[in-house]
Amino acid sequence: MNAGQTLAEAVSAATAVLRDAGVPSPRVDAELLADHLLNVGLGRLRALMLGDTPAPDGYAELVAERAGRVPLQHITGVAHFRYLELAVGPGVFIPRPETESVVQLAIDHVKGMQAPRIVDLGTGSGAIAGSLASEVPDAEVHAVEFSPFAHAWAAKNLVPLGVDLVLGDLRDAFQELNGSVDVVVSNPPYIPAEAIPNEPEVALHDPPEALYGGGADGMELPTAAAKSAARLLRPGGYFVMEHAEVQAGWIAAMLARTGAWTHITTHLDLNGKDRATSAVLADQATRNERMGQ
Ligand SMILES: C[S@@+](CC[C@H](N)C(=O)[O-])C[C@H]1O[C@@H](n2cnc3c(N)ncnc32)[C@H](O)[C@@H]1O
Repeated sequence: MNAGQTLAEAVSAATAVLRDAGVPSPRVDAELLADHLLNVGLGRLRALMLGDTPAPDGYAELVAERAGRVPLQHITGVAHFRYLELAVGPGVFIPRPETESVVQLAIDHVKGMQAPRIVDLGTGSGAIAGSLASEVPDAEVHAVEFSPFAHAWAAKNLVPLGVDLVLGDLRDAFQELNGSVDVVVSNPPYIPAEAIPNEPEVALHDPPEALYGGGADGMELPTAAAKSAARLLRPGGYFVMEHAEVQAGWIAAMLARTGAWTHITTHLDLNGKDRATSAVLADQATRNERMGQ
């Protein structure tokens, strides 16, 4: 990338730099960084590349940052999730495409419900809670986040959408809602302690408290989220949680062991992997019967 290059030349050179740095989608990232400076949209950007539009000032600096494996979303300051453009940056987990399918399960479940009450445990940037607040008419959405840094990003994204956001622990949040919630959704930290992610964007830039679920198998926080869901939901209420593929069997068994759940179902993500589990809270009589009371 040199001064005086056209946009097309600069984007080609940037693609090569990012490819050499091991960035997984070098061409798209090179285009998105250029669009971050020009703000014309990818369609128009590609049209401009057919002419002799000059490369924008500051492009080389952004490409160098990305080549250092700083996440694209930290450079542009936004993450796209379903219909939302979320403010993100250091200190908050970048929402992932697979979580969009988890949100869809919750949306499908509340179809036709009047003003469903929904709780998101471990909201991070607010991706799940924000999507539900904006896509489900009349939903009453509550979200909890433990990290003050992530909470600050969530506040930017969720307060304008009318979500009730609290700084707290998913283990004991929202006591005032106990037994009254229609849907609990969670994408808790679930990575096993020893499984350090390979990608530098994740290992160096996603906050550790968003990744590691606790315990050698990463199951402590998923188990705590399920326990809170059983506390918060009304009988017949719906719980859906994202997890690692390897945890699908453990999570189904953990839910079954409590005797609190029916309709325990594992769901595939877009890549055909077992990445979410849902369950319905049994009524009290069924729970008593199962627990031998
Ligand atoms: C995997 S991230 C998911 C964030 C967001 N829900 C999403 O899907 O993009 C898990 C989030 O849970 C938060 N967290 C970790 N432990 C928590 C706890 N005990 N109570 C509440 N939130 C917690 C982390 O800070 C992080 O923001």
